[in-house]
Amino acid sequence: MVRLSVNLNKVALIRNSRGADYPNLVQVALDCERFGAQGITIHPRPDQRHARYSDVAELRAACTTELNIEGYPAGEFIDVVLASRPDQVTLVPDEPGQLTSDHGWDTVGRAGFLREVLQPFQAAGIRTSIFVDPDPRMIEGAKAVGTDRIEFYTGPFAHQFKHGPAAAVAPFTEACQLAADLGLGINAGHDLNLENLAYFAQHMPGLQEVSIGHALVTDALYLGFEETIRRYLACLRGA
Ligand SMILES: CC(=O)[C@@H](O)[C@H](O)COP(=O)(O)O
Ligand SMILES: NCC(=O)COP(=O)(O)O
Repeated sequence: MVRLSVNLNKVALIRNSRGADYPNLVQVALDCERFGAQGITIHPRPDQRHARYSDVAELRAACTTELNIEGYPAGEFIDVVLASRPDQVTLVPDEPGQLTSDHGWDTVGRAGFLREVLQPFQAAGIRTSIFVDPDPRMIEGAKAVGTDRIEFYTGPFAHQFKHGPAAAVAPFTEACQLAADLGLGINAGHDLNLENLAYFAQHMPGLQEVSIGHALVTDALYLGFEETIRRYLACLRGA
């Protein structure tokens, strides 16, 4: 079964736009769990324009499914994750001020850094995942630095899907097979949506979790969270 983790960054963005606590992120997370989401994700960035560092502890205290915190491993991010002990931390190579995530780690060039930053998370009992492109060298590099899982950056798949699903998914299927052979756990996310999700999941043997935010929250504006989550779960059923 592929688990659905709902990324609440865009809910936090709406909250922050009025400088108040409405919509309340914890309440939305609890409702998503009630509607069947198997995890909650946030990705606080240094400017905290959507998820904030303070959201991590509040979600940790309230959520009963898997909490996944994504972000660049520096300063406050590391401190907050270690203090709150989410179930999983996903390290993403974002620059400060980046609009959104748009590439995976260079797991070979940054091997020393990754080895060093993964260690305290693993020592604290937090499962680690690192964001990667479907490049065999980068996946072998991910294995070498000792991460528990990888998360495939699926932006290029989502973009290419409209022009030809088979060609779009092929490099991911191959990379997924390699990751499974190496014994890595496998997550995926970025720009997955109701049109491309079922196809992606069906072509990713061993996929364990998808984290989805932008499209899911947009769909919820029309359908509500309950119906939206029901539809995303239906895409994953049988994959
Ligand atoms: C790593 C990743 O792909 C997500 O965490 C994504 O960056 C969240 O997107 P936004 O913050 O742009 O909603
Ligand atoms: N890790 C990917 C994620 O959490 C959500 O990405 P998106 O669906 O907002 O593009």
